[in-house]
Amino acid sequence: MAMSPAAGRTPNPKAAPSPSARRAVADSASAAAAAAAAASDTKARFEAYNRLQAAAVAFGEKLPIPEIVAIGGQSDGKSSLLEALLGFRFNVREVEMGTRRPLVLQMVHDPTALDPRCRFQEEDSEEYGHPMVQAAAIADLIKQRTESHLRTIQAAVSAKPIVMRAEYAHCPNLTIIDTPGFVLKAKKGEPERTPEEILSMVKTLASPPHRLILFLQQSSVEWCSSLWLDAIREIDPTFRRTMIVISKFDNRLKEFTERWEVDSYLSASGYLGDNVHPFFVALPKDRGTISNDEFRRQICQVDIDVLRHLRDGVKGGFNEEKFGPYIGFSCLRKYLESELQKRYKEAAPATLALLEQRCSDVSMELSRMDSKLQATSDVSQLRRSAMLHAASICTHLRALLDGAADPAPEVWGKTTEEEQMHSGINSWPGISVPVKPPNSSLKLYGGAAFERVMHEFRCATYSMECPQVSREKVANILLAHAGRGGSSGMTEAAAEIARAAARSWLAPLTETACDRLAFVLQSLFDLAMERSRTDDSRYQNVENMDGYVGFLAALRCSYYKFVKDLSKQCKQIVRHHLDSVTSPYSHICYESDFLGGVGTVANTLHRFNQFSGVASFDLSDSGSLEEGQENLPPRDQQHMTPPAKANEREILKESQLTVPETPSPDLPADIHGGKKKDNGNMNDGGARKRHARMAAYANRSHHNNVTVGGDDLVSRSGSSYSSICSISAQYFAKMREVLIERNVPSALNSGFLTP
Ligand SMILES: Nc1nc2c(ncn2[C@@H]2O[C@H](COP(=O)(O)OP(=O)(O)OP(=O)(O)O)[C@@H](O)[C@H]2O)c(=O)[nH]1
Repeated sequence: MAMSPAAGRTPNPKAAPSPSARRAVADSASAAAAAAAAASDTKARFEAYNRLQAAAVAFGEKLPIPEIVAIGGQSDGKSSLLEALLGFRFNVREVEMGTRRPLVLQMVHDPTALDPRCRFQEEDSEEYGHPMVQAAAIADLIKQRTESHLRTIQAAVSAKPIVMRAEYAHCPNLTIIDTPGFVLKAKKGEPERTPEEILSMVKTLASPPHRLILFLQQSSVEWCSSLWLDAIREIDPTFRRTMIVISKFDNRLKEFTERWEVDSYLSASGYLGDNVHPFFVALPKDRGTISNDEFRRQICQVDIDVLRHLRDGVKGGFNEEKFGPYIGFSCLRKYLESELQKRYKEAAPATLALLEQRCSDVSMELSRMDSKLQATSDVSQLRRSAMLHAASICTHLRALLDGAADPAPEVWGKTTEEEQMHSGINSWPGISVPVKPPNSSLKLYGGAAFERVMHEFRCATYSMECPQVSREKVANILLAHAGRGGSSGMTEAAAEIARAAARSWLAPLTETACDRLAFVLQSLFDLAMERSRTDDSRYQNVENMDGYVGFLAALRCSYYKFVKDLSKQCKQIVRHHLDSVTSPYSHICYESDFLGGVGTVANTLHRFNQFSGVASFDLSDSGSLEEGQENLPPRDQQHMTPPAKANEREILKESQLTVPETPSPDLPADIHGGKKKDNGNMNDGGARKRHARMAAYANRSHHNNVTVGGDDLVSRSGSSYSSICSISAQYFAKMREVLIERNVPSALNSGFLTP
C-alpha cells in the first residue's frame, strides 16, 4: 500500500481527504465497478449460452456454441475431472458401465447455492426437472436414463446426450461434454462394433470447429505409444482447439529423480509441437465417502503435494517458469474457464447474427400466419384462394388423365388386382374366370389406369358366351311367331332370344365398367392434392390451403359427387345404347355385311387387334409371351373369347349340335350332313354357309308349307332348338360387338373424360 506524505502522523478523522486521495479512491471504485460489470457481462454471456445450448439439445438444433468436449481412453479420468471441476462428487465414475451417452454438464457459478443443485433436462424437451441434491440420486438417474435409452434403441452406446445443469457456489461457469471412453475391444456381451461406434460418435461430437477438445491421457502412457493421439490429430491436426491433459500425474511423479527427466517429460518434445502445452493433473485418490468441502480441500492438497514433489523431491526441481502454469488442477480449471469465456466473446457476433436470422425467419413465418389468419375473415380473399386451389386441383387432374409420371406411380399407382380390391369390385358379373388385361401387374393411375380398365372391360365382355336359353323360352317365342304366320319366324325368335340375353347379361357388365372407371377417377383426387402440395412448396406465393380442413373436405366431397354423377350419367347413356342395339327395330341382326359379316374370322380377328390398340402392349417386365398375352383369346379355351373366337365358337357349337334320333323331315339333310365338314375348320367360311343354310331353311320351311310350329321341340330336340340357339348366339355376338366396338367406348370416354 502506498504511503501518503502524512505517514506516521495520527490521522485526523475529521480532516478532509486530499485531492489525490480522493482520486485514488475514485479510481479504485471505478475499477471495482468495471470489474463487477465485466464479471456480470461474463455471467450474462455464460447464462445466455447455457440457455441456448439447452434449447439446441432439446430441438436437435446445431448451433455453433463454444463447448468443451472431454475425450480420451476408457478410465483415463474424464468423469473424475468433471467432478473436480464441479466441486463435488456425483459418483458417475462409480457407475460400472462407464460413460455410454454423452453428458452435457452445464456448471453455473451461483454464490447463493451453498449446496449443489443439479437439474436434468427432460429427455425430449427444453424443460429441466426438479433440483436434485443427493449425489446417489444423480448417479442413479444418469444410469437409469442411459440404460432405458440404450434398451429402446437396442445399442451399446448412443450419441443422444443427457443434459445436467449444476448450480453451485464452488463451481466455475463452464460447460463440458463428457463422452464415452475409447476402447480397443468390446466388453463381453456387447456388439463387436462397439469400439468403432464409440470412436466414430466421439469424432462426430468433437468435429464441429466451435468445440474445444479436452483430450485426457494417463501419465503412465508414453507419448510414443499413445493410443488415441492419432484420432485427435484426425479431428484437429494442428491441435489449434485441443487442450491436452495428462491425468493421474501422481502415478508418474515417483519416476522422476533428475530435473532433465521432468523437464523433458513435461515438454513432450517432438510429439506435440512447440506451441502445445499439455496440463499435468492429479486428483485425490481417496474413494471414501467424504464431504464436498473435504473433497475440494483434497483437490487443493493434491495440487500442493505435486508441486512440492517437483520442487523438492526431484534433484534440481523443474523448470517452473516454463511449466508451472501447466501443473495442477487449479491451473487447468482457470485456463478452461478463461478459454471458454474467450471463445464465447469471440463467437458472440456470429451467434447473435445467427439468432437474428432465426428471429427474422420466425417473424416472417409469424406474419405469414397472421395474414393467413386475417385472410380467414376476408370472404373475398378466401373465395379467391379457394377458387385458385380448386383450379389447381383441376389442372392436376387433367394432367394426370393426360398421362403423368409425378407423383411416383410406384408409390401412388395401383395394379389391376389392387384396383379391384380397393374399389370393392373384385369380379365382373357373370364372368367366373379372373380377367387380367395386359399390364395388369403395373402400378398405374390416371389416364393409363382408365385405359386399362376399358381394356379389362372389353376382355370381360368378350369372354362371355351367349347364355343358354331354356327350351320353354325358345318354344314360347318360336311358337308365337309361327302362329302369326311369319315367314322368318325362326330368325325372329333367335333375334329375340339374343336381345333378351344381351339386355340381361351385358347391362351389369357395362355398369361395373362405369363403377370401376369412377373408382379410377376418384383415386386421382389424392394424387392431384399431392401434386398441388409439391407445387405449393415450390412456389411459395401460392396460398397453402392445408389448414382449411372444412374446405378441403367439401372440395373432396364435391369431387366424389361429381364423379358419382358422371358414372350415373354414363350408365344411363350406355343403357340407352344397349336398349337401341337390342331394340326389335334395330337392324343389326339383319345386316349381313356387319363388320365384314358374321363369322368372318379374319375380319373379326383384325378388329380385335384394333381394339387391343395401345392398351394391349404389355409393358410389364415379367412379360413372358403367355403373360404378355393375358386375355388375348386363348386358343383352346372357350371363355375369354374376342369376336373372332366367339364366332369360331358358334361354328364349333353348331358343328357339335346333337343329331336328332329321328331326323326331321322338315330339315334338309345337308344341315346335319354338312356338320362334319365344318367341324373345326374355322376358315372355310362355315359361318357364311351356315347363314346361307339358315336362309335356305327359312325359305324351304315356307315353300314346303311346313310351319315351324309343327316341329316338335321336345322330341326333336336337336333340330329347331339347336339351330335357334346357334343363330341367337351369333346375334348376341353381333350386338355385343356393336356395343363394345362402337357405342360403349366412345360413350364412356366422352362421358367420363370430357363431360
Ligand atoms: N491415482 C489416480 N487415480 C485417478 C485419478 N483420476 C481418476 N482416477 C481413477 O481412475 C478411475 C477411472 O476414472 P474415471 O473418471 O471414471 O474415468 P473415465 O475416463 O471417466 O472412464 P469412462 O467414462 O469409463 O471412459 C477411477 O477409479 C478414478 O478414481 C488421478 O488423478 N489419480
